[in-house]
Amino acid sequence: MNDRTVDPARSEEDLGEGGLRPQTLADFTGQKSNRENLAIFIEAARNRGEALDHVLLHGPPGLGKTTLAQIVSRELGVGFRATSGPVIQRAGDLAAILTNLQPRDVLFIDEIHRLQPAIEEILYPAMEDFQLDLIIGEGPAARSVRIDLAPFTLVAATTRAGLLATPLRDRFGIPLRLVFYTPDELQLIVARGARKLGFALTDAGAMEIARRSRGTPRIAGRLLRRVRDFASVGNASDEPVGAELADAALTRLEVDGLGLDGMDRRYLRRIAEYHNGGPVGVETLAAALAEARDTLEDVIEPYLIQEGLVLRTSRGRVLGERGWRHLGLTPPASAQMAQFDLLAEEDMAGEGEA
Ligand SMILES: Nc1ncnc2c1ncn2[C@@H]1O[C@H](COP(=O)(O)OP(=O)(O)OP(=O)(O)O)[C@@H](O)[C@H]1O
Ligand SMILES: [Mg+2]
Repeated sequence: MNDRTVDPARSEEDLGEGGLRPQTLADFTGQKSNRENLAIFIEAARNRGEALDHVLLHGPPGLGKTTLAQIVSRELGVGFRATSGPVIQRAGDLAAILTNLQPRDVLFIDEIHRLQPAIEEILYPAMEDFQLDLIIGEGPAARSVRIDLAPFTLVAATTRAGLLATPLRDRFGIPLRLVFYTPDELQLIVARGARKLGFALTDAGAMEIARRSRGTPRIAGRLLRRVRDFASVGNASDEPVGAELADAALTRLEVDGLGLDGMDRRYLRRIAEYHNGGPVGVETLAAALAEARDTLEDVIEPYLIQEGLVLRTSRGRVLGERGWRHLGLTPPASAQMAQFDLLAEEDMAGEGEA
């Protein structure tokens, strides 16, 4: 799975990506309304000398959640402490972190949806009243003690806001949903990355990479590094790398015109060829493709859905008109009818999920 060049999830290959991370809000491209709102809330908190409200960043992998969390602490001029849901095993682990925070510090909890329920409960009073309720001792001798914490800002990130318990979700004053980047935004990110790497790339070359990055800066950074590799080996001239060479490199990496790779195409083809375009349940697809359901839902599907290649309906996944065309197939008439029915149903059911 992790050898996919267009996998938006972080892999070892991305160890170098830190260098490309924007450091300030002004440097951060895209996510315009999120950025503007954050700038206002940060300034207001600074002016009042208070901790910023808790922030929940949610959205698919690689869109800049960790990056934004770091930027928030830098813009606030406060300390940054980072941990993640699965790392916090015992109540004491979280208590130790919380009691060590300085006033107005940012505590970043990545993958907050993977926090254990018992630990989540400790977080509630900490977030709401900056208080920690701890049980000391066991059995009849157990007593609870209350510890005051410094007012802090919890910045939490998740790819699955839907998995958060409502009481937890409700405690974030600033929920921000990150969205896929437009090709123009990604072009700026790629061009900026190329400059940082000292790699001569034309605007058209940057656009070629941008268009094939699945709306995801992490993938854009990765494709940029791969194109640079190809260029440094295959390009003897000193000319800046343009669209043609970028295209050749990406095609060799089996990243197609929409940024889809073999895994994405296998997913689409499965629905077309085995299920006549769907609907088909996500579990069935996961089993057939030998992928975890979570991987399909978090990593593979969001972009395919956003591009209209796949539709998520209450009865399962359906190949969209664009999906058929992308595979070079004509949707059978029956599939088209089914799609209309399902779309009508979707309209009524709202965000139904199979
Ligand atoms: N707006 C942006 N401008 C430029 N680069 C960006 C932007 N957003 C993200 N990046 C780059 O993309 C890469 C991934 O970003 P980041 O680690 O913040 O994603 P994430 O949302 O936390 O992903 P995950 O869900 O896997 O933790 C980093 O190299 C970062 O520098
Ligand atoms: Mg992250």
